[in-house]
Amino acid sequence: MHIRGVVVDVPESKTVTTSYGESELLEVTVRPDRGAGEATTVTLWEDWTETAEYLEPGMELAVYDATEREYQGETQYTTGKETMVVVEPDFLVDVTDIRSWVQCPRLYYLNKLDGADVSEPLVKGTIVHEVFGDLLRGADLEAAVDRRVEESGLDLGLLGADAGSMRETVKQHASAIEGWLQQGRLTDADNWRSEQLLVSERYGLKGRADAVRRGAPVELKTGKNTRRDPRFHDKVQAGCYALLLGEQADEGDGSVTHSPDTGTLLYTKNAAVDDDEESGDLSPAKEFSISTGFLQFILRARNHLAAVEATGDVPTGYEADAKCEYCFEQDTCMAVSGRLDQESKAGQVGTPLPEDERAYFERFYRAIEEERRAVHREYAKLWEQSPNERADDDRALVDLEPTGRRQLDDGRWELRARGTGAVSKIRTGDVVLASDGDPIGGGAELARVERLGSADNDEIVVTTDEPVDLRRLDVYPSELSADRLLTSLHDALLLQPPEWKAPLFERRGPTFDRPDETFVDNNEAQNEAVRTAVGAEDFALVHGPPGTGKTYTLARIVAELLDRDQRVLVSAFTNRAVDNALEALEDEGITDIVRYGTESGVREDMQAYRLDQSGEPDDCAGELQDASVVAATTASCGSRALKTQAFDVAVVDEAGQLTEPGTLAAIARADRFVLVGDHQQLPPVVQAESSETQSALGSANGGQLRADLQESLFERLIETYPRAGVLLDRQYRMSQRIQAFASAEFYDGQLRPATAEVAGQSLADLDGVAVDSLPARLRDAVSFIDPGGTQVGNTNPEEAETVTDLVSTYLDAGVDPADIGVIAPFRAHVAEIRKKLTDGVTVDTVDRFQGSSKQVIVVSFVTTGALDGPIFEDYRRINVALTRAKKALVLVGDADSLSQDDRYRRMVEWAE
Ligand SMILES: Nc1ncnc2c1ncn2[C@@H]1O[C@H](COP(=O)(O)OP(=O)(O)OP(=O)(O)O)[C@@H](O)[C@H]1O
Repeated sequence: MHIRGVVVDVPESKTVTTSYGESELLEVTVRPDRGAGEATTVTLWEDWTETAEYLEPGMELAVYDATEREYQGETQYTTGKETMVVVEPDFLVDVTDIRSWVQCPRLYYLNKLDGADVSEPLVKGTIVHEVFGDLLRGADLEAAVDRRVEESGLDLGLLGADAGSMRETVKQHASAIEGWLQQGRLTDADNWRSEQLLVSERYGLKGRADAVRRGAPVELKTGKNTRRDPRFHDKVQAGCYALLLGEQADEGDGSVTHSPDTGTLLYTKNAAVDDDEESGDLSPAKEFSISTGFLQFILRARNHLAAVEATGDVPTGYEADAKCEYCFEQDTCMAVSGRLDQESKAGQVGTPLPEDERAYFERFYRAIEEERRAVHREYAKLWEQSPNERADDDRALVDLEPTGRRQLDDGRWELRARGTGAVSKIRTGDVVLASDGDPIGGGAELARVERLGSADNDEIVVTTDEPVDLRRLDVYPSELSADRLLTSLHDALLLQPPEWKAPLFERRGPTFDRPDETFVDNNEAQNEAVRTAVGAEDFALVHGPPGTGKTYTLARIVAELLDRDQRVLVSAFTNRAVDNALEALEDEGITDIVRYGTESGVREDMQAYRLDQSGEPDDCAGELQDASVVAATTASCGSRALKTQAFDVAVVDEAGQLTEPGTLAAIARADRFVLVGDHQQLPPVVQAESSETQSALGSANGGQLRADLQESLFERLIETYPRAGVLLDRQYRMSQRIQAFASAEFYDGQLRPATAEVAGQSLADLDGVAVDSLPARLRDAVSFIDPGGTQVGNTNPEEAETVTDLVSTYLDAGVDPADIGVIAPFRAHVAEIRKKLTDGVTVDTVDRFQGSSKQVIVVSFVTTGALDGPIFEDYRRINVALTRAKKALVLVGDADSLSQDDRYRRMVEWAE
């Protein structure tokens, strides 16, 4: 019997005398159905009473395989021998986190804060793991080692390590693996598979097992262990995978008995130990048996961790029996607790940060953790939503039909399937979950999207480690971004000197020493922006409304900084924005650039600048270290490699779209910074939803946490220090008529066309366009059309029809398809319009249109009735939608609905 509910009451545990002697018990009251059901009692016995130390009302509790009994008319539950108790099952704890938690809860916390630096053991460990996977897939040892060491060129170079000796070391480790594999164990019956991604709905766990043999976990460790038994925390890790594998093997009775009862640890360094010098058990493989009691112990550790995360408490180290004197993180631990004034078993050193900085740290720490919870909720949707609901939510491509597969030279697999033409959030280059239709219970693999179906070729191609029947692709919720944000917060607050932080914490204003030079001679505001940026001793802010030459100004700034021998980091939230900035740098004649990013992330014409991370270590590292301009997304700025780099100035584009910690990722790498952006356009994307969907405990200030992330650092600084900002007030994009509304509503009437040509442009200026052939209402630069349709779900068929007719009218008049763009609020509506249109016309949501422009833009509002679509959530979306057109803008929507809101009423009046 299983029960799950919200905890209402947690009394003290008590001791009772039973026929077996004295026992401890804890009677917890829970309400099933997420708190809506009748209160009932769950009695936890013996070791499970430990739960009382961290369980709090409001948390969720799930109890599997409990005994059910009737007591005075009430159904009660008690734990039995095989019962598993889970606290906060929706919080998906990572297996490696449980491993460090068991070593020391504070180690877990510190790992979260400062991420992993490039270090020899880490790089070696990664390579050996990759080679292990290769060997399991049947690769040749020498070839696999050579290839994997080559691929780690950059990391090795940054360490100053030599490829030859790394190859030798890895070969020793790999021979241990191969030797073990060859001991007659690699038979078909072994049923091996490498790297398996496992997610548990039942236990709130996730992780990637190094390998699975006959359904049991095999973990690889690159250290040595000359004892007969595996290390305790290594067993814990393998035990976690046993729990996960048990759930996968289970056909639905929810019992822990399906978990494998053995695990194997492979200590590959044992093979390199000289047996003349060391005694003990030098065999690399150590098997151990996994009892139900051990799995229950693991789950209690997991529960403790999840509970601490739910309350937002910081671990002290006292939660487990950590021994600080042997810990290699002791110094870091004491320094962090000293600076943040945290309780720590190891003690504190140093002076605490000023109170406001500590408060800031805590506020954003919590906000980032709330983002992590939002990622966990995305995972939960993998099992809570049906395939069609996932597809409707744009989070999955379903009903794919497998068309073929082949093994690639490196042992990985290429899988192909025919798509249905549906659209989703999935893009080429993304890492997704490929499955046979059931990403949790069925066969699933992490896959990389190589090609997505298009109008003329609907074949989808992905690559994976192991083959799977390709019937469904799901967006893979990744915690990487939350991890990177925490690291940025740590790096900026704990590693930067007080002077650097002073203006950020409003202890003093930023200072400037503006050069008395002219940098741009035809645009006063741009010139002022370059002077301010070049003369900034702390930071400068360039506020650029649509089309005002933000990117051009950014490039001028970088050029002048380079002239002053400054090393510059160029960054932005998206790869697209980074590549746009690079294009502008090229126009300024700057080519000494290193673009840091993945092959699929970087635009085709910028590949030449891309840093090849594989190759001779010194060459790879030298290329990065010698570059005077390094360009990367803000997420990559927190990567291991870029964390080793220091810059004079960080220049960040589209800074209005970055959360505060997201901006810190780039600026923490530099002495000074320049933010370029527009806080009247799209705000940062925050995943955490409004308070009602947040965890019971986090919800009290959930809305505030979301608001903290939604205000960009750019916006906060420009409001605090208006004089550090320069408004670019002349725009080079829109005709006078088109820009009027945005200027009045969003820029205080300050926006002006840069030249008379810009102001007076019209469709007649385009070659081959016969304006006379357009109907009268489309001859004006701005028009409004009410098609009189009705919204059905997330689309409006009549409106879609009107939009396609409009596009045809422009095409018939001679407008090039590439010059036309259609903006719609919902992906379903976008898909509906795309189906009807010829290729070449861009149809997309507002968010994807930010930063681009077209000669003709049609905006379709879809809504009839209440104004509750995403486009109406924030006026800034409308600002973006209305400022993409250069020569003609057509608004299509229901005038009555739009007029419910004053601002949209003014918009309709302006357009009509
Ligand atoms: N000082 C200038 N003199 C001449 N042309 C300019 C100047 N500044 C910008 N431009 C031109 O104006 C156009 C818009 O510039 P840019 O792409 O830099 O704008 P943006 O503000 O980055 O646009 P968005 O709002 O889309 O981000 C470009 O074609 C650019 O070459």
